[in-house]
Amino acid sequence: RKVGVVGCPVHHGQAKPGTEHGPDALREGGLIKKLMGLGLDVHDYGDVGTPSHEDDHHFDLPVKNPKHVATASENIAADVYNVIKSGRTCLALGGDHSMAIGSIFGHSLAEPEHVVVWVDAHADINTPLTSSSGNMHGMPLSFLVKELQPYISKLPGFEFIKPCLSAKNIAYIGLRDVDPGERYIIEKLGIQSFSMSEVDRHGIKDVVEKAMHYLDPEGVKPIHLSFDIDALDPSLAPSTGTPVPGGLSIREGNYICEELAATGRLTCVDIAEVNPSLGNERDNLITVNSALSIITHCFGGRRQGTYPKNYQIP
Ligand SMILES: N[C@@H](CC/C=C/[B-](O)(O)O)C(=O)O
Ligand SMILES: [Mn+2]
Ligand SMILES: [Mn+2]
Ligand SMILES: [Mn+2]
Repeated sequence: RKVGVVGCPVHHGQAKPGTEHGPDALREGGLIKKLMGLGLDVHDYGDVGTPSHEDDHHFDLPVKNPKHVATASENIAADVYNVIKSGRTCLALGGDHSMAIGSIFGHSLAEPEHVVVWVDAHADINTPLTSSSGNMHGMPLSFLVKELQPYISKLPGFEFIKPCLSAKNIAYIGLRDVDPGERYIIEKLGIQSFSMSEVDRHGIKDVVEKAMHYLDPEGVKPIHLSFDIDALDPSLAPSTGTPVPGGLSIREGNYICEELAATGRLTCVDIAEVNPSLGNERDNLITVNSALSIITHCFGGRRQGTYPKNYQIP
């Protein structure tokens, strides 16, 4: 198995500086060694370019830093596309969740049929006009979903994006802080969503089974997992910008990843919203270790244990 790591050090999708240090925090936490320890062929492509813009004002919309987000997204899309085209599974390291605009678009250029499992406390599907914050990390899906395009204001710099998802290609797991406009959109578009209520009601096994049966009943489609670290309970991921109590346990997080990895069709993984500037030393260690656990279980790590190919008892 071949993995291509792409750093997406973006922070302009939200207001708390520090997510640009997310990729390096994960690397310094031992990411590459851990992946190689799973017997993977790992190539780290480094970080995408995140050009700054002096004149990045709100235009006539309450959207913050659209130029920063657009140029970073275009660069992310190009790198993710290249990694997947080279036959590697892409691991995109955030960076705030606006990174998913580029990672999902780039993935769809390489694999138009892919589905999206969005694991997050938040729905991240506000349009520029339903958003009350103007933060683009709360909007990525709205730029990608075909059914929402009549409601998306044309923003300069985003011309490169062709909406590439239908509502039926998306399933949420972990929602517990959804804005009114987002809830309306989820119901109107019929997006499959398993909030923490469904996780509590059915258990994580049924939720993953239902999500995958809904997205891909034949079990043939490439999978994009967009994992916002704030999907986990804040006790497991304190260093993140929008923590919400009552989140997934690390067991539930690991289970989702083990099950998606077991399909053999996991083609792109985002890990978003790690912000080492928000926590103390201990918080950051806890958060990075949770993120590394999520990642390793996406790439073959299993709690039951693993052993190298052609292992022999010495
Ligand atoms: N729905 C809120 C919160 C957005 C949260 C984004 B996150 O999931 O990427 O952390 C907003 O639109 O500002
Ligand atoms: Mn900046
Ligand atoms: Mn998110
Ligand atoms: Mn979130």
